[in-house]
Amino acid sequence: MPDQTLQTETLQTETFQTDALRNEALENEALQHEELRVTIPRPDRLSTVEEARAAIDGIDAALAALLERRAAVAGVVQRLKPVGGFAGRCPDREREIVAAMAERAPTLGPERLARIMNVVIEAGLEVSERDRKNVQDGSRAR
Ligand SMILES: C=C(O[C@@H]1C=C(C(=O)O)C=C[C@H]1O)C(=O)O
Repeated sequence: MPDQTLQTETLQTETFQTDALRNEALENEALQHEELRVTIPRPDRLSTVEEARAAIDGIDAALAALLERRAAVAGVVQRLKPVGGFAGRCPDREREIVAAMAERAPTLGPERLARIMNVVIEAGLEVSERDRKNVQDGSRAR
């Protein structure tokens, strides 16, 4: 039955096309994102100061990488917003961030998280203002 053969071939081609598109999408995704894998020790499995300190060192290494990336991403927002830097500070957005984080970190709670995130956000704004000034000074010197 030639018709059925044709149909089958067509279907197969479509499947290959879909796979190719899916692979392309995955490759694009991989180019756009990086992955950070963190092994988080369970506190109840730690029984010595050395072990607990080693666990803290591992967590801090991940935190540092995340803070560094967060500052860079927040810097992108500063460049894209009509008013960036400290002048464009957005308390509503900051409250949303803290509320979302408080759901994941209930032991710390919203009040402590607000203090932590205030420092994190201000550090990011400082870095982006410094970078903006450096770019401006560079283009003025040319
Ligand atoms: C990044 C932004 O700019 C500022 C920095 C924020 C941050 O570091 O998360 C949040 C709100 C703004 O005060 C933003 O408006 O989203």
